[in-house]
Amino acid sequence: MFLMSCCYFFWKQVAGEHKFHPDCFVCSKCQAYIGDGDSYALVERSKLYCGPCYKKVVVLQTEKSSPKKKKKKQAHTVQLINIPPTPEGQKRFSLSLEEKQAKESSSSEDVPVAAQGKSICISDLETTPETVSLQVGDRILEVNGTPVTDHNISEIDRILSQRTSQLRITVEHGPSSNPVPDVCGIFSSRSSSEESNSPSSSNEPEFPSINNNVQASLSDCSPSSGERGRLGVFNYERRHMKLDRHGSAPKVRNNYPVMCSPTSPLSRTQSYRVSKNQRIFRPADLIKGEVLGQGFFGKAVKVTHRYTGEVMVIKELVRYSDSAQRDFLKEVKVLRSLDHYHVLKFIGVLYRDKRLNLVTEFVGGGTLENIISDLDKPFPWLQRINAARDIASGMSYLHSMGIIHRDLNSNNCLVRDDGSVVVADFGLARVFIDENDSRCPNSFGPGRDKHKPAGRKKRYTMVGTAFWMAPEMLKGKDYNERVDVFSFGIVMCELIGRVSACPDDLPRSGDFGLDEVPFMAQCCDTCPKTFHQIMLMCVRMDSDERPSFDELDQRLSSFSLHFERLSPRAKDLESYHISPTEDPPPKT
Ligand SMILES: Nc1ncnc2c1ncn2[C@@H]1O[C@H](COP(=O)(O)OP(=O)(O)OP(=O)(O)O)[C@@H](O)[C@H]1O
Repeated sequence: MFLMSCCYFFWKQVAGEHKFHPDCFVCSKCQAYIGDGDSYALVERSKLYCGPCYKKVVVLQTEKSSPKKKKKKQAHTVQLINIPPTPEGQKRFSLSLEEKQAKESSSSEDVPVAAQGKSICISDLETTPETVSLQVGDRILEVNGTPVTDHNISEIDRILSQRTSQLRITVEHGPSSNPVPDVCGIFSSRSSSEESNSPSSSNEPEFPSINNNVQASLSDCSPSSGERGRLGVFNYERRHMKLDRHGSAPKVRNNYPVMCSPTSPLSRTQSYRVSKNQRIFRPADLIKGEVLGQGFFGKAVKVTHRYTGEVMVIKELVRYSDSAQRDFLKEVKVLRSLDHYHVLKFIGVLYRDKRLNLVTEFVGGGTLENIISDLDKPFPWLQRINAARDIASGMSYLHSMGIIHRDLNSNNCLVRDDGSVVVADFGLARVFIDENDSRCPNSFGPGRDKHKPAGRKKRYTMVGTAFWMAPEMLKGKDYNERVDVFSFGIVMCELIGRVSACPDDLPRSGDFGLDEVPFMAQCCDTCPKTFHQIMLMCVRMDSDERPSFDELDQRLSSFSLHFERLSPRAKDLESYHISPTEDPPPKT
């Protein structure tokens, strides 16, 4: 009873035999989410319309284009039709059993239709405004959300005769024997505009002005122009990209509807498996709590499940634009496929006012940036090393899944109450699988070889938060997943120096790298040597020389163990603010 009242459903929307992720159950015309019980039509197994758009786009257009010849060739359509009750409770159509395939089978009115290899079809129809979408010959798939296959024709006839309440019937018109194609957005092909390797064929001019600004600032601020020049790069960007001190607003977002590579080897069944834990919540299930924070496009709100008491977070869009909507959907799609302790856990989705909201785990300890900047609270080295290790572990998993985060920063790393850190915010993430790249095997998932070299660099869009962006991305060059390693290096700098990533606090070079000498002098006096050496590897200008996250995870894990076991001396030194010039000596 308790469980029943929790009232959530598992992950999918079904149109006939076609299964969709709930967030893909969107009208291709008006982009509205089609909720449970809303009328819809799936035309030729690929184009999904809400009821009103189907009428406008398909029915009226067909009538306009061929008013005389009523129907030439019937398009395959699966349609959910809501038929209002009739005052007199009259039935407007009658049913018959028809062979599904041309084969002999015994027929009995009392045997379920599936057992007979037959389907229930409309054999006679009185056309009224309510039944205008029905045709003689339509196969009935569901009545009031229940598949007809397990019932016999007289049961279905009885339900359809009860016309004093609204009827919801799902019907199929047109040929039924075609194979079921992949209809869900996550598997559909997409424009390859973002992936071109050749600059000339690239469709990049998404942010020409920003790219130009960066180029201009580069020429203004040669490395030799010293301190003024170094800050000039970022001041320039701050003016033009509206950077704030915390780098929270200056997101650069692309406009491409990207998620899966067209070559993605995911099969529908795989996707169902990874998605089966997606829950769909109703607004009434969740009690809203405090607003945890608001980014440029989205707002995160703490919620409690009315019946289970689970505390979760809903993320909703506050600014609507096509690209924000696409980024948001992408975040849902990316998160849904992930499962790792150091990656924000996706729980499900919530529909409200035809809009999709993301439901995730609640991470109680705030952002890593909050902890770094709260100088009143101690932040022991072991905790900082473990924070870096956790991020490297989550990022190693993401890269093994073929995902570049592209917006890794200390605001997007959340800290649990037990001090562990999770990587969040996948609105700008993208998939970098490439089947033509021999170093990048055509497998998408945990089986991928984590030890392989970096993926081939490609001309992607410049996105992310500027202070953490890799130099190659800021310069508009081709890049690969190692841009995330540079961002991680900047997060390590923040951890080491307990400084913000703003160039006023974190010395940067004119070519968007780290200005190592002043940074080491200002910020590294008590830092364990191994820790800052790892950081230096991450911020190398040449992305090929940066380590992979897998390597970073291993190094940081063993360094954390080493530090924990052998560091009483280091801990003592730290409490007296004396620099442990070397890492703790190995135990003998
Ligand atoms: N799952 C969560 N648990 C706890 N706090 C969260 C969670 N998700 C987000 N927050 C808090 O809400 C704030 C806003 O998050 P949100 O993801 O909406 O925006 P953002 O990442 O800051 O910016 P943008 O939407 O522009 O990427 C975060 O900085 C964080 O403090």
